[in-house]
Amino acid sequence: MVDSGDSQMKLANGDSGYVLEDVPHLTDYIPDLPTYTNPLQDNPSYSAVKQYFVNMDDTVSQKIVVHKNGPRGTHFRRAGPRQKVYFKSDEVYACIVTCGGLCPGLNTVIREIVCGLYHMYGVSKVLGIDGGYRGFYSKNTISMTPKFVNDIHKRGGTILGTSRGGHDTSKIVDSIQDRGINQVYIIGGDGTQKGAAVIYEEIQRRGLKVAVAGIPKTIDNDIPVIDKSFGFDTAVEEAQRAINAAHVEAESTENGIGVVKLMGRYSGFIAMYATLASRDVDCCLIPESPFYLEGKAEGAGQDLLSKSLQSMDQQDASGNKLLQDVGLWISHRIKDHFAKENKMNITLKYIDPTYMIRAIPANASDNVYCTLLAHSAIHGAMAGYTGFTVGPVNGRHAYIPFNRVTEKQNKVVITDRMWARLLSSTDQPSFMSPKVVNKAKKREEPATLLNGNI
Ligand SMILES: Nc1ncnc2c1ncn2[C@@H]1O[C@H](COP(=O)(O)OP(=O)(O)OP(=O)(O)O)[C@@H](O)[C@H]1O
Ligand SMILES: O=P(O)(O)OC[C@H]1O[C@](O)(CO)[C@@H](O)[C@@H]1O
Ligand SMILES: [Mg+2]
Repeated sequence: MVDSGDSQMKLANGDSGYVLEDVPHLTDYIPDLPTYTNPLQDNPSYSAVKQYFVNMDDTVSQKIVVHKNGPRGTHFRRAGPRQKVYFKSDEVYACIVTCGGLCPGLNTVIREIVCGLYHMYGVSKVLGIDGGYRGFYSKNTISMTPKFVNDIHKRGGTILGTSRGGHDTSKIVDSIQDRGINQVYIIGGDGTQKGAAVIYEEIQRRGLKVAVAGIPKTIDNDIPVIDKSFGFDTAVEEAQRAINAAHVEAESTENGIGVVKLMGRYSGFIAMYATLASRDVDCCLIPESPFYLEGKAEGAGQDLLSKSLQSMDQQDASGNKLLQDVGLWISHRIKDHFAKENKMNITLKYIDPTYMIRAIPANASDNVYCTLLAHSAIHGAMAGYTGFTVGPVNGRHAYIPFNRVTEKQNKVVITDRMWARLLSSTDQPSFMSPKVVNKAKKREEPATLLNGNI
């Protein structure tokens, strides 16, 4: 383990600039733990699979576009079942908690953790924690069986309930320790994964044989490193219905305008993909791209709002800033513009499907994705890994250190090709200042190749 100022950094270097950013293992702080043969070996469904077990040395490259003499770069440990496990089936006492905002697929992940533990590893003791982190110390637990979770993937939301705030590390770890829980599955966004990291640290400090696995959730697709977050595709699909409605309304009247507000606290992926998919949108505004309504650039939407409305420096229970309703504001500005300055009659319909796109069940592909996430987490915990989050990196599931998914947010890069495609499809102004355009042009091609989108 390398002391990099971050207690969870576990680095290994190889040839040609190869770096493995590894995740912790229970044996890092509890030596001589016994191992057992993976029960999957005798599982009728899985035993026929050739090379079912992941090679211990398999890693997944973060960098997929490379040059002949370039460094191999960062790698993560490949997710999947190992030949040896560190828990006996009847020893496992697992729990699942969901925190933060809703997202399509939460129930699927819960279902697949319960069913995966049961069917793949013969684990029957799984507890649901009610209502997010605070449920560990303030609510009764829910006993989870495959029968209990059988149909839940067909429902939106989370059957466990969720909340913001209420993360009290000592009380949570006391509850884990007192109940004898030894596998903790934590589903949630950036805040939740930060919470999971400190739970892991406290568990390690107490020397407990407890594996902590995070499953990243964010409808905004703002978690870095992983290819995409679950529920995102479902949300983009559902957003089409709102865009279609706005389009039909706008097309059916003289001087019709449709305004749709979509989710994305600081990242505009939903709006960008929904726009590209629909092709009916004339202008897409996202937090990453400062825009102006009249005259020259004045700043991003929220800045414009703060200038015109009374400042609302309010936060939610987790400390996230409460943002103002840009959709309603822009609708008023458009109406004012045409009424006062152009004296033109317009018909504007404002559609806000914000919560409709995240309160629905996952679509088919998100359901499959959620299953893989759940299975990757289970295999990792059973193999003794801990303090990790799971997710696909360039198409391969990997175990990723918590700090890598919490240190920054994934954002739309407005100087990448995907945003250019959007600009070309809508034919809207780029809103980019000449300074940004020139800087992007001066960027050397290799950097574009390595960091850019397809
Ligand atoms: N830095 C932190 N340390 C410990 N716990 C945290 C931290 N940040 C957030 N949490 C806890 O994580 C939980 C979820 O956080 P938050 O409400 O920010 O949602 P999130 O997981 O980021 O999901 P999303 O923003 O996608 O809805 C809350 O219970 C909060 O108390
Ligand atoms: O209204 P809530 O539940 O606090 O959610 C607000 C935000 O949380 C998210 O779901 C996740 O960040 C955002 O998409 C949304 O803007
Ligand atoms: Mg968050």
